[in-house]
Amino acid sequence: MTAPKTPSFAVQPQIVPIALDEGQRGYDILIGAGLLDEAAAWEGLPKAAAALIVSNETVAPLYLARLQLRLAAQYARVETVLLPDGERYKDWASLNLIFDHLLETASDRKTVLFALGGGVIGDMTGFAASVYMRGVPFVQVPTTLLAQVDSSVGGKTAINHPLGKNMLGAFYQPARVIADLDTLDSLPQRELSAGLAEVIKYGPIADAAFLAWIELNLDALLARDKSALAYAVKRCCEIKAWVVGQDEREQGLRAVLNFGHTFGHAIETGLGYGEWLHGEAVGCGMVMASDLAVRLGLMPGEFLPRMRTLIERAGLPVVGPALGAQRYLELMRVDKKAEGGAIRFVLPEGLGKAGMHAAPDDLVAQVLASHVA
Ligand SMILES: NC(=O)c1ccc[n+]([C@@H]2O[C@H](COP(=O)([O-])OP(=O)(O)OC[C@H]3O[C@@H](n4cnc5c(N)ncnc54)[C@H](O)[C@@H]3O)[C@@H](O)[C@H]2O)c1
Ligand SMILES: O=C(O)C(=O)C[C@@H](O)[C@H](O)[C@H](O)COP(=O)(O)O
Ligand SMILES: [Zn+2]
Repeated sequence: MTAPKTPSFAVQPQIVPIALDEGQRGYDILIGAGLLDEAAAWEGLPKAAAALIVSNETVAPLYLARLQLRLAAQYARVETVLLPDGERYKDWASLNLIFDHLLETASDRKTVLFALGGGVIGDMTGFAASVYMRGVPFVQVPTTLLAQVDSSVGGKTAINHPLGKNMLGAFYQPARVIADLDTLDSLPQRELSAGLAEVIKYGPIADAAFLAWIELNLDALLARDKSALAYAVKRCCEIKAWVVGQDEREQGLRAVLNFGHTFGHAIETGLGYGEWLHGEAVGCGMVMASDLAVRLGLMPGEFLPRMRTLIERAGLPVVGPALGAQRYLELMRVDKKAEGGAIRFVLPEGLGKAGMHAAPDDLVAQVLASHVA
């Protein structure tokens, strides 16, 4: 009997394809336990003489050696650059550390970058890949729940500016996403909760049944039940792939993925990045946006307590920091969805569907008064 030609996996991963330009481009999102140790998951990556792993000082001691081992089988040279850990380092200085390393090692334009870490590492590695020699391939190896369900997929890459979140970046897709669910074992509980905010997000904007599933399975997710996590990561990636496949560069539909982010990004920028985690700010932002949707008559009254209860149960804050209503409004006018100084919010329009809406400043101020310390 001849050996099968297709790679065989000891633990079957889920593969979620993402198709762009009506299938002209695309890549696979591999989701499964033990993928860092599964040679088949790493076959068929872009060919090159060298790979550069970008990670940080927290993730490297946990997972770097195993990734180096996998890549050594395919690349003659495997380099590593470690960035400082944290949202406040998602900036030019960190990005330059990547460029410095690439240039100091004379890395050519085929060099493949690997982002090993959470969304901060993923966003920066992707941005670096998009501009180094005008573009080199990169692979996402997300190790936080947030990165596995959201940031590693879809090609938004960026760094922050002191005046605005993710203000400098590019749309640039990875060649593959490899999400090893086992890496979530070492994630601090606060970070797990932050990831759950983005999981919850997908329910109201795209899938009412998924929202009900999250409500039923939240305790299992919080307890890191592997099959619950596997289902959540897969369903979120399917929804994100469906959205991004139709609107890669956010001309319309893709904005639904920004539910809760207009308020959330204002919180992050207003506090100077890092005091609140991105997922925490988005969770609280979804409470505020849910209230706004109710006040605008887009959602029934019971939607707000339903969302607040779920977000609180997930271990997320539901009361925003006291920045002052005027400061919130000022920060939200810098949001990328704003047009001509008018803030636009992504709000649910019935469960499982969302759209963009303007709102009078005094109504937004009333929402803030109800949900700010
Ligand atoms: N590009 C997108 O579409 C997109 C989507 C959502 C969020 N984001 C961005 O992602 C960022 C947030 O990502 P995040 O929540 O992953 O934060 P993060 O990248 O800061 O990671 C959270 C923390 O967990 C640590 N960590 C990572 N993996 C670990 C592991 N397996 N075990 C133990 N510790 C681990 C990190 O070192 C860090 O301290 C924000 O900058 C946000 O803007 C981007
Ligand atoms: O992929 C998207 O599109 C998203 O909006 C996902 C968000 O969760 C993510 O935080 C994203 O980085 C926000 O994008 P931005 O364009 O508002 O900076
Ligand atoms: Zn987000």
